[in-house]
Amino acid sequence: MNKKTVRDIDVNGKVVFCRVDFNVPMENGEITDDTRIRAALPTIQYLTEQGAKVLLASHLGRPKGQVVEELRLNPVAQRLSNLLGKEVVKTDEAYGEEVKKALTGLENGNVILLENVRFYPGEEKNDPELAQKFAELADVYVNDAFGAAHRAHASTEGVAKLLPAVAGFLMEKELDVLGKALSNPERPFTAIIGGAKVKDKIDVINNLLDKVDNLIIGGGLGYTFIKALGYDVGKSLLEEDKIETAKSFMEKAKEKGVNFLIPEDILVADDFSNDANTKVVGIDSIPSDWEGLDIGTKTIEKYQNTIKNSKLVIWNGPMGVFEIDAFSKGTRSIAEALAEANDTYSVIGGGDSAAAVEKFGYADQMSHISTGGGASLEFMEGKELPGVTALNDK
Ligand SMILES: Nc1ncnc2c1ncn2[C@@H]1O[C@H](COP(=O)(O)OP(=O)(O)OP(=O)(O)O)[C@@H](O)[C@H]1O
Ligand SMILES: O=C(O)[C@H](O)COP(=O)(O)O
Repeated sequence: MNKKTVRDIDVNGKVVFCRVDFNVPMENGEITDDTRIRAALPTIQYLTEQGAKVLLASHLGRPKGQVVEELRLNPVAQRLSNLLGKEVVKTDEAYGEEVKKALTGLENGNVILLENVRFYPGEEKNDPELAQKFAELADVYVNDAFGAAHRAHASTEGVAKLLPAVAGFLMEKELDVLGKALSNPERPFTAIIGGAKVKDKIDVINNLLDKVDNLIIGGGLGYTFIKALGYDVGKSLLEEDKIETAKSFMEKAKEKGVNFLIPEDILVADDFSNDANTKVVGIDSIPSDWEGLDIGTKTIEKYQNTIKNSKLVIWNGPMGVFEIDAFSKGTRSIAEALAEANDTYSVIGGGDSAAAVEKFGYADQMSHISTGGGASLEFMEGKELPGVTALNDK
């Protein structure tokens, strides 16, 4: 990596504004997977050992520039404190007098977690005034938020221009591992794209079509493709305004000779719950008042075979609503196939995909579990990551 890292600077006695990605999955105020918090520990521990005063900044969810009580970072501060074995001061703001006051009382080697930076409209707009307010607090900027590096926001990009700016260890590791895997991908190269954020991922598919041999589609975004083939998808997740795009991707895949795999059968349910009635149906027979919540049996088998015959697989987004047992088989089966494919380099991207692999007990058997969802995809597409570009060159 040609960017400076925390090793290249002296932080003793300095205030370090360290952007991390603590955007962790939560249920009823409880953190359900703390992988992203653990992944940032090496940098935080290094900074504290070096005698820095560490100001951690993160987003959580998409509060759209307003305070959303459920998206406060208090549970994260608590978990971080347990993991570090020391108190983490949590402020209710991300800049200003309250933070300055907390800093005054802070000794070298101690940690403050700022409030969710997305509570401020300036964050996502990359407002220079907000970046200035962050910069005022600190002497040095460290970016360890690989998962948010594809966002040009005030805390990921703007502030980096105003302070000496370097990468943390997690950022460095992600860029190294993903860069090595992709600089000369081993083939067959397969991308598996699932999950629910159709709008976010559908464009990524376009770029991946220039790179991969097989493109596997699953999860909630599959229904836009099924609809594009002319089938009814019942109550399943559907992005109406992306149907034409989906069609054009299938055509592009044909032209490029990419094996484009969409589900052949689907597990449908009459309710979004574990007790729902379920059945596996062909994509031409989805009942109008049922919802597709997982891939079907034939699809699982086909996807598993493709994985077994691949040398490099990147996977982003679950195949179904894996959080509910009744709809978890597709996602579990993909994880299992990757775990069993010993000759396949497997890269898992996306908070939920990583959580799924962890939940099913296959985490140790994956080659690399990235803490980035969109970020890992954009990196793999060859796009520039603004949060990385803004850091100081070596
Ligand atoms: N068929 C489906 N219908 C509705 N939701 C689905 C379906 N399949 C998967 N999901 C949901 O998609 C969510 C994950 O989607 P998402 O796009 O956020 O993936 P991800 O791996 O977390 O990537 P990222 O880190 O980029 O957010 C899961 O909560 C899962 O329940
Ligand atoms: O979960 C992620 O992929 C990152 O934390 C970025 O979140 P975002 O997609 O809401 O910007």
